[in-house]
Amino acid sequence: MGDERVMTRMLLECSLSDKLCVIQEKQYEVIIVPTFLVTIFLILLGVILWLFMREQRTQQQRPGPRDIAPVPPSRDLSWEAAGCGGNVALPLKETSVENFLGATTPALAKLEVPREQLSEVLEQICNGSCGPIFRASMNTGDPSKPKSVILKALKEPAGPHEVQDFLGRVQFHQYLGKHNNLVQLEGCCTEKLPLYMVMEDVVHGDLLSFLWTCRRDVMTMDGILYDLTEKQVYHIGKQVLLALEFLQDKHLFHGDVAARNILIQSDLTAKLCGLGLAYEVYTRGAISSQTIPLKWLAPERLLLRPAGIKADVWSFGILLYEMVTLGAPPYPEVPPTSILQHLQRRNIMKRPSSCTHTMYSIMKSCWRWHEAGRPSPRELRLRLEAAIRTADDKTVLQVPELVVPELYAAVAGIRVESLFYNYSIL
Ligand SMILES: Nc1ncnc2c1ncn2[C@@H]1O[C@H](COP(=O)(O)OP(=O)(O)OP(=O)(O)O)[C@@H](O)[C@H]1O
Repeated sequence: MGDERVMTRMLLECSLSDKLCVIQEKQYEVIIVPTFLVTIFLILLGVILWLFMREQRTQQQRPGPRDIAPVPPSRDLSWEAAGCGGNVALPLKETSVENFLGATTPALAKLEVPREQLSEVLEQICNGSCGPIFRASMNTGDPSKPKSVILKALKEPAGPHEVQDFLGRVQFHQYLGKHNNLVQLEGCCTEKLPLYMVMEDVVHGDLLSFLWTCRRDVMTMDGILYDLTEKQVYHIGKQVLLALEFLQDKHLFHGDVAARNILIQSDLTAKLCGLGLAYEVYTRGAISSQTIPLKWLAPERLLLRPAGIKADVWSFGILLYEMVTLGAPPYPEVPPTSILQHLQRRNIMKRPSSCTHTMYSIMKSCWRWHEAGRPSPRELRLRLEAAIRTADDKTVLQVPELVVPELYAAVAGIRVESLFYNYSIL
């Protein structure tokens, strides 16, 4: 009806042979609408091109992939986590913990340890970042051979975000797989609360406590020899580097290499633990939290710049210092908050009297300001392997002063509660 009326008006006002008049009458449909559509299209195209070029430019400005740990391409996690209790993106409909556990545990079924296999008595050894850490006994099927395990629990009450993050951590261990120098996941209890990560028990605890104990006049205790030689320092260091190489192969880095994060067995097998930041690198491609003691951090970390495995290499140099001084706090004369200014003036630690020139030159290579100048974990390991051949295997490292943990914590810039020392038992 409407079209007919327009047509009639056209015929009245224009003769049929007057094409210009007809076009003028239909200018709304013929000229204005298409022009309007074309303009919108061009604007949209312009915006898309601008966004694309802006993205290209920011990518070019980012440091090269050698410096940043890229997000691994294949991962089983379907979420992002921000540490226990942090903000987590929840792309899930199920938000009640029970529903959530029901939906996710099939992925972890292979790892599930029946709770009946665990002893009822749990001995709490410390508080970890997600909750209490216990020692327990696990039934292996042979009653005469119960196995000691470590249970890392998720603290309660826990909301869906914390649960999700915790399960992410379990899957991260699963993704890492086995390595002799990384603390090993044995299984998990995740079908209901409380949630546990079941870890192998590295009975002798952390390296820092071990080093402090070596200062005492104890020869052996619980089958472990509390004597350390230069050769053994290299031996432990080499194992830590093997663990770092393993992480690097997976495009990860540890983020908190320090004696307090290395577990030690009686045969001096070293196992890197404290993988919370490596998990952050895995989920986000970078470390976002900065709660790590400053004195172990490379300049790029202190400057909040993107960091990678070479930042671990810096911390490895501090670890060598820790070992050769039997657990002295780094930069004892520098307040923890002044460490960046100290390094910016191109200061590094002096050679400790117990440290050979060979070992000090390895340390110095770790403390080069620019990441590119530092060796890779593999290059470092080769240097350590060469040094082991001529290292002193007789002289026992000795430091007469005993450590007062509270004093140590203040000088090292660490919260004393975060030191999980087995040291006071002596
Ligand atoms: N498998 C283990 N065997 C023996 N002791 C352990 C084990 N795992 C952890 N511990 C003890 O618990 C302390 C804290 O461990 P860890 O740093 O792994 O926990 P965390 O605080 O939860 O760290 P992260 O969040 O970085 O994983 C260690 O220093 C050690 O004393």
